Amino acid sequence: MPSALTNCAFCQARASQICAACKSVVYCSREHQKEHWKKGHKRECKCYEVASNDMLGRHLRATRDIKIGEQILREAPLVVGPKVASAPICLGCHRNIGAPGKSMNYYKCSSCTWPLCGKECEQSPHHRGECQLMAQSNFQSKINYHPDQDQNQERKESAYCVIMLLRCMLLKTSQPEDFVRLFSLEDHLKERLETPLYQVLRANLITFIKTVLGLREWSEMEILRIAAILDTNTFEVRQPKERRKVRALYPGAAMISHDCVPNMRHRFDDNMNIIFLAKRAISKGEILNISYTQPLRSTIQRRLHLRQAKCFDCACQRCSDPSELGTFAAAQMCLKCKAGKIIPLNPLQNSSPWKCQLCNVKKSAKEIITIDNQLQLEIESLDKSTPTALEDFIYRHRIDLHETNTHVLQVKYALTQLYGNAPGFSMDELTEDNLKRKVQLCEDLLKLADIFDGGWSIFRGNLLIDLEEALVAQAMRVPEDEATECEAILRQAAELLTEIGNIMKYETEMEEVLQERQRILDHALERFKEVEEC
Ligand SMILES: C[S@@+](CC[C@H](N)C(=O)[O-])C[C@H]1O[C@@H](n2cnc3c(N)ncnc32)[C@H](O)[C@@H]1O
Repeated sequence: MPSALTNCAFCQARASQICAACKSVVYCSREHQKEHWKKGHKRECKCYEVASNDMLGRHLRATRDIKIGEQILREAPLVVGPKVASAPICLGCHRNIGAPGKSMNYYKCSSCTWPLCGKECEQSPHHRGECQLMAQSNFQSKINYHPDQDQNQERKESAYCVIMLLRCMLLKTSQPEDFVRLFSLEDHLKERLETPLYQVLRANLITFIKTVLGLREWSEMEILRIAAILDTNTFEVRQPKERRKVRALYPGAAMISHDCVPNMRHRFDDNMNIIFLAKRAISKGEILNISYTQPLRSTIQRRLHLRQAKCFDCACQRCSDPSELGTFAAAQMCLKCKAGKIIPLNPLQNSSPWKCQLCNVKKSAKEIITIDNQLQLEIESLDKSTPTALEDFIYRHRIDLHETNTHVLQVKYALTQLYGNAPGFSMDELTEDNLKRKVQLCEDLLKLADIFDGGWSIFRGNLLIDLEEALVAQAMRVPEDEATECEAILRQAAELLTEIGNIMKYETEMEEVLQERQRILDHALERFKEVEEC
């Protein structure tokens, strides 16, 4: 037995009482367990273990009951780097070099010529290893960025695909234990090799790494395996304020499985540490999961995305239910009986026929996917600068799409963002009807969020902020002689703000927004008191 499991973690005396939560430390007494908890075990004590089963492979499972909002796992990235195709970014600090509105700090590394934002980033530990490799082989980066001429700030460069791969390969000598951990992650290489992307990688990347950079000791399959590990396990890190959009590998977090109705959410702190929170109370023994996809996509769309990106067929409760947990999010209305919804006979089989619940109308999965794709294109082409075209979409499809179809939901979500924010539709400018519409849309979407992304999810939090804002605006418009109605609305808004505060507790960038919402609510409450006293 390792000494950690024979000696008290607080006083080192022989001990036998194991920490029931993490099972990784023992104590000689209850008192020393309490002292150790205060001294720091509280932060280290894991409330999960790595388990494995045939369907999910390795995954994390709760070893004790976990409270809503509890921080479950925090991990520093092992490797950070550009996405496979990335806008020009600095290889030292990973900031976007050409972000609009910022002074352009475009600089070419004096050793390897890859873009950086300044001389100081030449010394970044992220960049040093690859820089040496490129410089030794006299490779010159072809990425040329002209901030004054380059209008397309989001221009993607595929040359970046090699960087993250090299950073992983360099770990083999610089951090061999971490490399072993990385190389033990899931890859799905066999399936990925069949895809056009991997055929291109095979043709271009391997020659570059082995011939141009001279890393001949690596086999083709080892290099492709790392690419496949990255595709299966990295997280996208978005830090808009820092102008960063990169990918990062966290070997611990890479054990977390997917569910279309997940019980955790994640965020990143300023140092790109990943932090997982319980979105709802989780019972001991439950599998810990996040969503690798979008809640407002239908089952077919989510499952196709998961198959292509992560090489598995999701069979979670939402995917297995033809009605998607009673929401009928993927269903289309039957135009023959005009009452039934057309749903898949077997949602876990992508080619399964679809059938009306009430009559004998049938459609093939291919027809359903074609209609889905057409609707998606239609939504993409809509003018989203004002609500008009989006409202028109909902009106035009009121017969063929029911109100909780995912396409309608996407449009409704876009509308909640326009009412109250778009030019000509600011909160003060909204008509009574538009304000009511905003409240209605938020309430409709919240009902769905409760099913697909419930508890303390960011999606719910954002919708609650929109609803609270609209309610306060409504309360401010209530005539002074209807104080009771005003009070009821403000009380509801205050309750929402408390819940929003809980959900957004760790989202530091939301602090100012929430303070402002509290200030406006307090002002509205004061107005209400004054009216009441009159
Ligand atoms: C980030 S890894 C998770 C750890 C992985 N299970 C392992 O054993 O290394 C993602 C992979 O886990 C598996 N996986 C995750 N969630 C799953 C799910 N809901 N159903 C089936 N497989 C899943 C898939 O193979 C997926 O490509």
